[in-house]
Amino acid sequence: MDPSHHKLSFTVADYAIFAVLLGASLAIGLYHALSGGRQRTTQEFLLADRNMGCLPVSLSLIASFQSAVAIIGIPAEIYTHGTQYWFIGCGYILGLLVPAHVFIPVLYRLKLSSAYEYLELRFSKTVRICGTLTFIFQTVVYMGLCIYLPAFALNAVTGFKLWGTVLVTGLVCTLYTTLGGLKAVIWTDVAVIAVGVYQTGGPSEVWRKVWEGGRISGLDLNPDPTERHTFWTLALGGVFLMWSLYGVNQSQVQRYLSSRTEREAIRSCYMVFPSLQLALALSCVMGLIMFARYCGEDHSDRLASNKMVIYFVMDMLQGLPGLPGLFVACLFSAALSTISSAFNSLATVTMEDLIKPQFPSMSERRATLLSKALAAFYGLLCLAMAYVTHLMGDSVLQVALKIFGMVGGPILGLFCLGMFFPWANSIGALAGLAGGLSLSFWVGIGSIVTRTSGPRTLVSDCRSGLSLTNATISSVTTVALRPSGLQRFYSLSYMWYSGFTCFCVVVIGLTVSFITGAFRKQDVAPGTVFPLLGKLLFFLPEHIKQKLCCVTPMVS
Ligand SMILES: CC(C)(CO)[C@@H](O)C(=O)NCCC(=O)O
Ligand code: NA
Repeated sequence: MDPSHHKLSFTVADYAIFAVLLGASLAIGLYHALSGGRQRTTQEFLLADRNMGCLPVSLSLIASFQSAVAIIGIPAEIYTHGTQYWFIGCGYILGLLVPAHVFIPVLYRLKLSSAYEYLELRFSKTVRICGTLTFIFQTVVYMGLCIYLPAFALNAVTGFKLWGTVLVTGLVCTLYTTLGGLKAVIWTDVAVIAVGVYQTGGPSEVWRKVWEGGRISGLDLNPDPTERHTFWTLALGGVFLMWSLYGVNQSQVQRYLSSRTEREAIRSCYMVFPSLQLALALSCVMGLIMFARYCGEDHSDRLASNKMVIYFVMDMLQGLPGLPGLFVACLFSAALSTISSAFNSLATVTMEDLIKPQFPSMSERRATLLSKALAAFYGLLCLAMAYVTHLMGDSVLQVALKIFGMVGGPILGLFCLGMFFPWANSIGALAGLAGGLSLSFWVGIGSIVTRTSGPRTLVSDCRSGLSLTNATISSVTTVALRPSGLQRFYSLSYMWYSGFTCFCVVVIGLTVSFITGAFRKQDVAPGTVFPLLGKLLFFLPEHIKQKLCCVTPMVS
């Protein structure tokens, strides 16, 4: 029998475990919603209760951007293209150090209630509203992907109707408010890896197959920014991606602000590092073992439809009733923790940045009612987005990274412009944001239309793997060898989207600020500028630094 036509199925034990875990999540969510949820979106919750320790904060920081997308997407990426993606782990270093020592001190000391309040303090109300709307757009599109993927997995293994499951996921998510399942993810991953290694014939056999199959990537130092994944795109481009996610994204900033002290907030950011590395390493190893286990078999149809990892897990765990159910429950809980923090931040920014400034005297009861209506509204909006991402049909990891870069990059640029350049003014910020968003949509939509950085499907054949990989690469490079002008612009690696658009926002913002009459130092609200230039130009005499407006005291 052709092994690639195994039937995926749940046993009774799987259904039971899945139901119990989802039920427990739901119960915890309901409990929190009924007992303490009323304060959740109000000013009091964020300002008076700044009382969180660093362990729960760091756990929820990790959970925010680890969803089913990472669990399913990263092993599939390694299986197809080799271990190059692992180098994004190098980007985690600066990607977390700078948020910890630059973004957190500025934002924490200003005693904000949302990240976008910063934009009003530094620039103006209009910049704040534009920043908030951009964030809402990013989050709603990303949520579409997060809701869709676990439902898609459950559909693949149980045959439950896809859109019914998407709907149920969406509904459960609006109730579920705690993170869960991180430990369970790790343990099921370990089980999958152990069975996979055993079935392939031991670690040395796994190594031989992935080596001969060309899946152990060397350090690719090609400086070409249109190469999808190289050391530079991942380790440097990844830094900007991390800044936009861990430095200025509302989900994370909300957690930093809820910390007891600034030190605790910084410590929790540090604690994210080893966990992210562990998650990345586990996913990479899983991708390699998946390759070794299936080399010689053609799974390209499954790969193209994002089903490969689910199939692999089910295949490895089928003799262990209950574990497949646990894995799918993990996918759900990983997604739910992401979705709940996104919904929470959507509700917060809508109340704090859009509604309350317009209606400052709204009663608490009214505000609570309104935030519930908002949750329902966003729930429906995200379901609609689930349909859009379903239509994109790309690798899910790629879709997520593109969204983070295209929309998160300009927001990061706005914060960098305000924090590092005292001369930037409000008109410059608006022009920069508009310019950055236009450029990122231009390159993003251009790349989707011309399909330059789309997935290249490889056949997993361990013997001819190397030559196949080379053949595919050379055929791709002949197509993309001399892309002229715009074509070359469209084929910019999506790993550079964050850095590129952030840079554009800063350049456009500064240019327009200088044309329209830059802010003078005394116009800038105290504590909103990080004295970066002062620190970088430490060798200049004090009075020149003063003249350059580099020294703006931070609030202590
Ligand atoms: C965002 C990073 C790079 C780091 O947190 C990684 O976790 C990732 O690729 N996440 C994909 C998005 C998701 O899991 O929803
Ligand atoms: Na998550």
